[in-house]
Amino acid sequence: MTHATGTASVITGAAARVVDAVKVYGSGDTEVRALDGVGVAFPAGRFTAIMGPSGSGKSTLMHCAAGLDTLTSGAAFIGDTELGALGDKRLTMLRRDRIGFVFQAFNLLPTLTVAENITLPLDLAGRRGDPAWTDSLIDVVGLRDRLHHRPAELSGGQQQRVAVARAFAGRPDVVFADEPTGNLDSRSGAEVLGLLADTVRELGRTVVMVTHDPVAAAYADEVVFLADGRLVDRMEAPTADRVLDRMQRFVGEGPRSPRTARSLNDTAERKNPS
Ligand SMILES: Nc1ncnc2c1ncn2[C@@H]1O[C@H](COP(=O)(O)OP(=O)(O)OP(=O)(O)O)[C@@H](O)[C@H]1O
Repeated sequence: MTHATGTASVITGAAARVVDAVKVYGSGDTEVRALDGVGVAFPAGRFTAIMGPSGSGKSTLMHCAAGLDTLTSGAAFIGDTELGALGDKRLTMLRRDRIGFVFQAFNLLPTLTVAENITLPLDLAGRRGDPAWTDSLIDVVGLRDRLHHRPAELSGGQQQRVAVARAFAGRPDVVFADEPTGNLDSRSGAEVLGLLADTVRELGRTVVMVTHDPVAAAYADEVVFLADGRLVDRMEAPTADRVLDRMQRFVGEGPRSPRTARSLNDTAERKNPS
């Protein structure tokens, strides 16, 4: 699976980046260096996937880059704004106004309609948003005939499409997605990944996605690979096969967790069904 980028000409700089990022959990005997000097930029107008074995620091990197967690040392930036320089209130506002999130759990409010869920972040911020933009998003995610339904009346894939539309509703600088297809069957997952890619390529948005699935990573323009808290590789125009091959090389480079082994097996089986 190859996805042409076609976006090189619109790259204007990094939507998000970390510099010399170190994150240490615990201390003494229980100390874990989850990030061990990572420097990586996520270019504006591109779809970047973060991959690596279980425990390699993917979620920690995403959480620190998105201001959901703080670095032990180093710096994280959204655009030119250094997150560590912000107080709690300004950091909360930056997350609300400049970052969108998609998580494995859809996190929709059950009592609100699809339309209300999509505009919820704008409503909470007291912003009207751009109705034309919201309208185009509704078309991209294919939810126009579901706008007045409640989440319980939708399939899992449809619910995640609502979550994707909500993440982009305020035109954030960057949308961070953490295993966005983890709760979906492969067909619904492919739809959600396709629309993340479409939102980047057709609407010029920026997505950074953590995944352990090489098939999902192949929707990105570029994959960055972490191992043991370090950035160890990058791959432009990834395909599932090439990502899988790179992941399998980790097997010879260090201990493997059951989860990574399972993800490698699952992907190999999907590619070569018996
Ligand atoms: N709150 C925490 N307290 C202590 N250690 C943590 C904490 N969060 C993560 N870690 C450790 O930091 C390391 C990196 O974890 P992280 O969740 O970022 O990895 P990951 O690559 O996202 O893993 P997975 O693919 O299994 O989700 C792991 O060794 C993990 O056990």
